[in-house]
Amino acid sequence: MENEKYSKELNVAVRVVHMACSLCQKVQNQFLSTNSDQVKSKDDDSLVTVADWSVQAIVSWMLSEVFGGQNISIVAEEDIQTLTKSESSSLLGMVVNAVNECLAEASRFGLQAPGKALSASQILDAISRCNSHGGPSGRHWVLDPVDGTLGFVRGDQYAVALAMIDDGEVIIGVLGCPNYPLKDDGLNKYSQQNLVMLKIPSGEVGCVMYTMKGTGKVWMQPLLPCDKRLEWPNSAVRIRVSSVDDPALATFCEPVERTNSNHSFAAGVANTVGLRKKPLRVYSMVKYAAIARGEAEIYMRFARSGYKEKIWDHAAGVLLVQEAGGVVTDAGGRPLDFSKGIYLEGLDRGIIACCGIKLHEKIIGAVYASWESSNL
Ligand SMILES: Nc1ncnc2c1ncn2[C@@H]1O[C@H](COP(=O)(O)O)[C@@H](OP(=O)(O)O)[C@H]1O
Ligand SMILES: [Mg+2]
Repeated sequence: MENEKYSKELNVAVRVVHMACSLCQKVQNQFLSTNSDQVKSKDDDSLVTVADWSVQAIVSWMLSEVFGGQNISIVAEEDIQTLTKSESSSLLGMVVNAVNECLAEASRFGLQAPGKALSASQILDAISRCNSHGGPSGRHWVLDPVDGTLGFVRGDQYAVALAMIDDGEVIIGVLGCPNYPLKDDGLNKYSQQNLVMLKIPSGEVGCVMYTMKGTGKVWMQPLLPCDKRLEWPNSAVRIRVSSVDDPALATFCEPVERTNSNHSFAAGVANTVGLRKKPLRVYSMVKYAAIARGEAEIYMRFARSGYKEKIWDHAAGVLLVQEAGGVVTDAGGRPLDFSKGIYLEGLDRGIIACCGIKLHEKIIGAVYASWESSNL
C-alpha cells in the first residue's frame, strides 16, 4: 500500500485480525459441537461469548506491545463487568485459555508471542484498557471483537472489525470474515439455501479484507490453514465494487434482525427504486464486505429512531466500501462522522452503502419520498 505513514499499522492490524479469526473459528467450532455454557447473557440481553472477550484481549495486548504500552487509545465493544462476577470464574478460565492458546501461535502470524502465558489479571487489564471514547483528535483504534454475535452463535456470518481513526478520519479498515465463502456469489448462494456456514469445506471459506484511506485499493486474503504461516501479502487479491447500476439487476443487503433495521421501510424504498431481487439478509459487517467485493450493490440500514449507531459497527466496513469504489452516507446523503466519540452522532435516519453514485442517488431520493408516509 502506498501510504508509508501508516504501513506498519496496517500490517500489524491485518496480522492481528487473522489471529483473531483463528481464535473465533476454534471457539465457534467448540461451542457449536458441545453447545456449552460459553454463551452468557449480558445485562443488555445481547449475547457475548468467550470469543468477544478473548479477541478484545489479544488485539489490545498485541497493539499495546507493538505501538506503545499503556498509551494507545482503543475504542471497543466489551467491558469486564460480567467477566469479573464471582459466578463467572469458569468463563474467565475459558477466556484465559483461549487467549493463551491463541497468543502461543503468534509467530505463525508474524507477531511476537509473550514470553510466558498471560495471567487472568493481565488479560482483564488488556480488555478493560479498551475504554477510550475516541474523538476528533489523535489516533484511536476501533474494535468490534465479534460483530454479529448472533450470527456467530448460530454458526452463520460474523466479523472481526478493526479500524484506525486519525484526527477523526478512518484511515485503516480491516475486516475478518471467517465464514465468508470465497467463491463468487458464495454468500448469496449459501444464504438462500439457509446453510450453516460451517458446512462449507474449510479452504473455501473465510477471508480478511483490508484497505487504507486514499489508496483506492482493497485487498482480500484467504484465512490461514492451521499448518501455514502468514507470508505477506499471502495471496492477496484486489477486490472492487460491482459495476451494476440498473436497479432491476441490483441486490440489496440488510440486517437479519428486524429489531436492527426496519425491513418494511427498506422494502418500500426498494420497490420505489425498482429493485426486484429479494433482500440478502446477512449478520454483521459482512454486508459491507459483500458490497466491497461486488457480491451485492446496496446496503440499507434503518435502525429504530432513538438508537445510536456505534462507530465500531461501521468504521472498518465503510472504508472498505469507499476504497473499493463505493459510496456510503447516512440516509440524508451526508458522510458518516467518526470524530464524535463512540456514536455516529447526527446520523440522519439510517445508513446507505452503494457500489456507485447512480444507485446511491436513487436510494437517497426514494428515502426522502417514502419518509413522510412512514411512521419510523
Ligand atoms: N436496535 C438496534 N438497532 C440497530 N443496530 C443494533 C441494535 N441493537 C444492536 N445493534 C447493533 O447491530 C449489530 C449487528 O448488526 P447486524 O444487525 O447488521 O447484524 C450489533 O453488533 P454486535 O453483534 O457486535 O453486538 C449491535 O451493535
Ligand atoms: Mg457489532
